[in-house]
Amino acid sequence: MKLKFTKMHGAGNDFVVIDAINQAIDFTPEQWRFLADRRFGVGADQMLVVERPQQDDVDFRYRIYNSDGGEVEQCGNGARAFVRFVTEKGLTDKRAIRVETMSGVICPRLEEDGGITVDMGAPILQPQRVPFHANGLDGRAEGEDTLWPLEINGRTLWFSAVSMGNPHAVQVVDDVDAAPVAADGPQIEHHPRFPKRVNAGFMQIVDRHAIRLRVFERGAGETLACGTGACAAVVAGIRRGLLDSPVRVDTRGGTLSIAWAGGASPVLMTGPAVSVFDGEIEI
Ligand SMILES: N[C@H](CCC[C@H](N)C(=O)O)C(=O)O
Repeated sequence: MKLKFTKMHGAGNDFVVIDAINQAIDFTPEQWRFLADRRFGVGADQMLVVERPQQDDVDFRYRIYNSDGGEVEQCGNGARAFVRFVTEKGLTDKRAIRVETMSGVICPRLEEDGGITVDMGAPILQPQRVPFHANGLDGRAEGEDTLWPLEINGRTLWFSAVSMGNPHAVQVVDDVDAAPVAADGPQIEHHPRFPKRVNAGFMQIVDRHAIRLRVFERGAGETLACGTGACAAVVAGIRRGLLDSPVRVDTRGGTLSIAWAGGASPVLMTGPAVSVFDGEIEI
């Protein structure tokens, strides 16, 4: 088939976005990997698929596939790109949109200034729901958080386990530029205590309202930005008593703003979303 797509990014986390309302698609993991391939295909960290909803009280369903071909529960930067896409393509004239994802309903909003804020829902903090198997580990309490020790490349590293619908393991490092993201990222992603693998966050505290963040993403490797990773890092930092909401998150691809009032309140993420070009590809 000749597939129409839009290439987009949110702070450098890049996407192939597909209107599956006006195109019938049903791709295999190999076809998703082809679309994500930066040499043989289009190239992207994730593919985002826009569908009509299955639930009554939502406007759209949106599905996310990592560049390794696997479908996942949530994508923060993707949620903003989704809003830009459905607005620019005339698929809605709403500015506040309810979107069904594999991990629940999120509520992105197109602001008057063209920025996009997404209610990402409340973080999930019980280890077994991240999911993370903490059994037999001696966690270390810090503020409201519990840090868990994992052996990574012969070193004991201490992580916060947070889910934003997708799993995150967040550690504080002194300098993100010096952090061993390429060496430690795959070991963390595939650690057996994360039965669904995990996104590995490396967070540097700049001050109580600012961090620098790198994320080695599950199923994609290091990306220039990770929206759910930014949410998870800020939640972990606030719970550890290191940060106060709102927090500016500087990533290698741009800046996100994350706000969270604690507890069961939702995490609010604001940031950019850019359409780069429309294209077609034979698949
Ligand atoms: N790699 C993630 C999905 C994409 C999340 C990220 N691109 C974001 O902006 O949240 C996972 O496997 O859970």
